[in-house]
Amino acid sequence: FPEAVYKECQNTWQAIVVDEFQDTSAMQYFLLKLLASHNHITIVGDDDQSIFSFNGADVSGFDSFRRDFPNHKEIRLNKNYRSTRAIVEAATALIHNNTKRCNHKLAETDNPSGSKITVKECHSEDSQCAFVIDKIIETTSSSAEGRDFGKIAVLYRRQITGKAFQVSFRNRKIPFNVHGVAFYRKKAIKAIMAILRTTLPGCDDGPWRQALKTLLPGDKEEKKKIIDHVEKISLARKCSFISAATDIFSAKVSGTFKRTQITQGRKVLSTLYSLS
Ligand SMILES: Nc1ncnc2c1ncn2[C@@H]1O[C@H](COP(=O)(O)OP(=O)(O)OP(=O)(O)O)[C@@H](O)[C@H]1O
Repeated sequence: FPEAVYKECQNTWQAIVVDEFQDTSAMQYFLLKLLASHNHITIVGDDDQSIFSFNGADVSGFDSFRRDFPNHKEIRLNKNYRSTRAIVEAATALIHNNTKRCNHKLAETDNPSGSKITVKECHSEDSQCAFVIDKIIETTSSSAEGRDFGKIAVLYRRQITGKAFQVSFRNRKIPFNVHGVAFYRKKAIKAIMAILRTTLPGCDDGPWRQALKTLLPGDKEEKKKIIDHVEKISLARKCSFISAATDIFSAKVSGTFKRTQITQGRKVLSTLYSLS
């Protein structure tokens, strides 16, 4: 850190709180240690909940923290208020098998036992969907207005599983809402997919249009103007979007666009061509 940057950071972040500390990578911890050299730092975390090791998260960070901030005060939150006793006990038994742990903890709860947990092994995505949907139908009480599905939630890890559920729910006429942005609907992912599609032979106009829209600099309005113009030319000349764009951006001077826009367009096209 240059001294000025360091000072500014110290002034900006006079106290630091890190939640889910177990997901901190060695690099992030290194930065944190610098930023928290004023010792005004609180970390909250649980080494048993580390799920980002694929991303470099390193649970040994707790040991490093204890070593690097020797005046820290440790407060253990052993009581679980969130889950039923059945869930807390099953999770504790399972977690006991973890090998990389700072220490063994005792989780306790005053909550009632609640329903037993069912573990069901399914051999395919389809049989998993069928099982869950049968369970939903069995569990929801039917009334004159129909079934009450509002209290059921399905949690899944992979988007592909979510897709299978959506198809099955539609087939079985079960109303549903999906929370969280679906991976393939994220703006950045859509843009990356479009750019990759332009590298495929015979790619049609859609991905080229989207790739250009993503990579061109400028605000929404400016981009729209350019895309609309390229589209107009491609329609008039009955050629593809990309050949119209190539033609427009290879001109030295344009009656429609500023010189900088032409240069930028040419740069974007050359990037896309270099990919394919
Ligand atoms: N002292 C308390 N009394 C009653 N309920 C509590 C208490 N503390 C937390 N809860 C409830 O327990 C649930 C979990 O709390 P919270 O999200 O703060 O836990 P957490 O340890 O941060 O969870 P995570 O492990 O997901 O980070 C919440 O529904 C909260 O309202």
